[in-house]
Amino acid sequence: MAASSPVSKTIYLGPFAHCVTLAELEICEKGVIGVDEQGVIRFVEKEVEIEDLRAKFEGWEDANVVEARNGFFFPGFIDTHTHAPQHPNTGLFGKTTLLDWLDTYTFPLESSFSSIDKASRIYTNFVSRTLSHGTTTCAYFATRHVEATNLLADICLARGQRALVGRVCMDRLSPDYYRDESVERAVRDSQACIDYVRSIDAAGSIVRPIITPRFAPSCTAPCLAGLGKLAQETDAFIQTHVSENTSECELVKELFPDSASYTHVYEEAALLTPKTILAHAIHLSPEERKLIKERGSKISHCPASNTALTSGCCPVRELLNEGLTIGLGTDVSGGFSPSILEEVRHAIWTSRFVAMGTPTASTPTLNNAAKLSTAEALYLATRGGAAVVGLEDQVGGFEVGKQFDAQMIQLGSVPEEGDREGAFGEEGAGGPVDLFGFESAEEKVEKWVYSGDDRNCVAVWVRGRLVHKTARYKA
Ligand SMILES: Nc1nc2[nH]cnc2c(=O)[nH]1
Ligand SMILES: [Zn+2]
Repeated sequence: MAASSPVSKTIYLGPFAHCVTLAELEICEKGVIGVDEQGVIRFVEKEVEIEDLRAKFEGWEDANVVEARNGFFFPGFIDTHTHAPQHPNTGLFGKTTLLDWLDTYTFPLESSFSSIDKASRIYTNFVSRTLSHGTTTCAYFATRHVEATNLLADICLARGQRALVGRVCMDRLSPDYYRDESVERAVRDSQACIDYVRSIDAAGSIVRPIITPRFAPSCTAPCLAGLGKLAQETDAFIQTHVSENTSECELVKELFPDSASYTHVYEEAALLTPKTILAHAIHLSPEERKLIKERGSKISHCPASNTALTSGCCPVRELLNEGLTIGLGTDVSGGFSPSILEEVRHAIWTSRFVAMGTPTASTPTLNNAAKLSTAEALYLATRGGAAVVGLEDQVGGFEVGKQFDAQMIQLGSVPEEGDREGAFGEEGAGGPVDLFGFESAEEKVEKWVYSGDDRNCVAVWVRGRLVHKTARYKA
């Protein structure tokens, strides 16, 4: 499905759900959302009959109508951190932890992206895969290779998926077959990718470049400083990892003995900016979190990866209470799924591990305050993520003036007792979600969150443009 498919005035009819504040999920059972040819939401009506609507909004008589049946519209998901080249290793991590996982699984695979054919095959597949899970915006780590990184940007633009695309920089502690031979090379190749991405989308309306020092252990101080300077010169976004694994934190102490903390290493390189995305942020001190907040830098919470690599449980409730801006990241292939819906579940599970694992004097058995609600985790997946990637004014919810980045969720229904054979309902229309007819609108959303997957995502739009659909999508 090319993004070139034209956008025409469309009315999206049917239930919709979106997060309005961190804890508040709004569900409208009879929604009508009007989207114009630029993909901008022009009206959002609730409890309105379409006939009344046509009278109310002239000029929409000939608009397309797309109806959500047996389901609802939901804002597109925002993946604030993932590694596109690592997708072939999705699910392959064994019992490794970060540093040995990098050497065993990651560097060998990433170094093979010198082959543009291999890059084309994997990137085409992964962009399709993330879109099929409802991911309308994605912050991608690519590899060191300029040509392959530029190709990833081409693919995202052609498919119409909003993306931040980053050429990975690393000038030490990585295999010599996969390392920048100098700081100048790291900066020059990053500049080349920034220039290329801006040449194919000058306004940055779909794809934007992002400066990507892998993480402090694999970048010398001059390399970090060079990239910090590049960020100032180009005003580009920045993404990296911070405080993911305790051995990594120890290593950073050894490599940067004069820095007050892991976070200060990035501060000293002028890499902590309002456009900086820091992935993981598990083992930060309160001082580090305060510094990140002061710089306006953002956090990508990657719970599935953190559990898979036994990196730790990020205390998200504390970070939220301290006012940090947080989105979710699949962090493939540390994370074992390209699905942000899966990440929503893992964010909720991790918050429960934190709740169960940190008894306090007043709550000897359960620190309930640590638990994220379904609505809060969905907020991180949409509005939180939008703020992390600098799109909080454009996407993340259904409001007039925002752009229509959305997914149509379809849920089946288990047939009445008469039809036992069709136990899963109309050819399994609901994928793995079983509705029995008693569920309220809220309960349908909850069942989608805890049982749903990409089979429930039947269509995806970016800026009003249909960028993904399944055979179940009946326009
Ligand atoms: N999870 C994860 N952490 C990292 N830290 C540095 N590189 C990586 C990576 O590729 N994945
Ligand atoms: Zn990562």
